[in-house]
Amino acid sequence: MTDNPILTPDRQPEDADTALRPKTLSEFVGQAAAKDNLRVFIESAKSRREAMDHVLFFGPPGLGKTTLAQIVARELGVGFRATSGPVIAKAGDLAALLTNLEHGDVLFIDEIHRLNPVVEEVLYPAMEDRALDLIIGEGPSARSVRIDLPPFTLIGATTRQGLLQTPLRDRFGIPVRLQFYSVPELESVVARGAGLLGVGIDKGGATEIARRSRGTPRVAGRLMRRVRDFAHVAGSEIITRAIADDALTRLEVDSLGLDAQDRRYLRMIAGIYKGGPVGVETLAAGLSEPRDTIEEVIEPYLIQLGLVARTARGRCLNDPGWKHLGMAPPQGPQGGLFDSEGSDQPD
Ligand SMILES: Nc1ncnc2c1ncn2[C@@H]1O[C@H](COP(=O)(O)OP(=O)(O)OP(=O)(O)O)[C@@H](O)[C@H]1O
Ligand SMILES: [Mg+2]
Repeated sequence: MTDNPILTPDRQPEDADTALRPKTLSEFVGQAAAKDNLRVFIESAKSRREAMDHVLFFGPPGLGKTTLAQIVARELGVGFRATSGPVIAKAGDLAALLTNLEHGDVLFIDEIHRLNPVVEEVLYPAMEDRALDLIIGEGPSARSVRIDLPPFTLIGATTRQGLLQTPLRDRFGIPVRLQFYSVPELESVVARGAGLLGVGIDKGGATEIARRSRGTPRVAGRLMRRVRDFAHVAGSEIITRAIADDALTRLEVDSLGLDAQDRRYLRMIAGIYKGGPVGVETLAAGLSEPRDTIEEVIEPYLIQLGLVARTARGRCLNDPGWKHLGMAPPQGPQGGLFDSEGSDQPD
């Protein structure tokens, strides 16, 4: 649960994900290193007429994992089958998916960290030897048969790389970490999305939306559509900086793209724990949020901005975090922890 659903990086029912989804690698904005590598692997697989090695996309929600998986299949010129970890309940479900693949196809498993362990066991030989080991029958008459599978590419996606079992992680030849997007990259995402939806926007408008999109294209697309509604009601043909700023302020999206929940998190570390360190479980209890939400949704962007640090002893508020709250770090040994030399201490 986020206080402000407009900022959640998780997919919402009204998101126009499919309409805005880039279809080729060249349309896909940002992630330069990942794209360069993928291009090489795609070209090489195509010229050898072999299936590409298995790929794992990992990183926070809304950065383009599903989009990239579709693009890889399209650029390889092969079929795309999509499923997700929690949907594959039994080993037989996975066997059915695998035996229906055609030569070179991409099988996309979203939320792969949520695969049932029994299903995962079946996946290992499938990934490694392109074979399926099935037990037929029960008791003394049970026997194991091995079925050969066509060459295929498994693409896994996860927001929680740390929850993947090592044997599974090791079987992906191409692990790709997706990064938060820069403001100029998000400006391109916003401009492109506006073009697709037939919305007028100027440079200032695109910049303002990009700055407040939490480094996440899905959020950028959503904010763009909400701001468009404000522009429309205000009778403006195009989204300008002033319109974007006014709309986002009214939607309680602050200058860094933080919402009430982020500020509550920062204020708790600042106010109650004097800047930390404080353990994540303590914060979860204090904010009545699941630990997962804190670690996957709230913290990654705050850490990226440098407002908060994850240390071995717990979470600490950095100087920019104090500044964003308009507060001064406390005097004394704790407040001095992350101070750079010579920083002055207003009283
Ligand atoms: N590089 C990009 N350029 C333009 N649009 C993008 C880009 N990456 C993502 N998007 C847009 O952001 C939205 C979310 O992308 P996507 O569904 O691929 O994210 P995801 O990483 O799979 O998220 P989740 O972890 O929630 O499954 C889509 O609408 C897509 O169009
Ligand atoms: Mg996805």
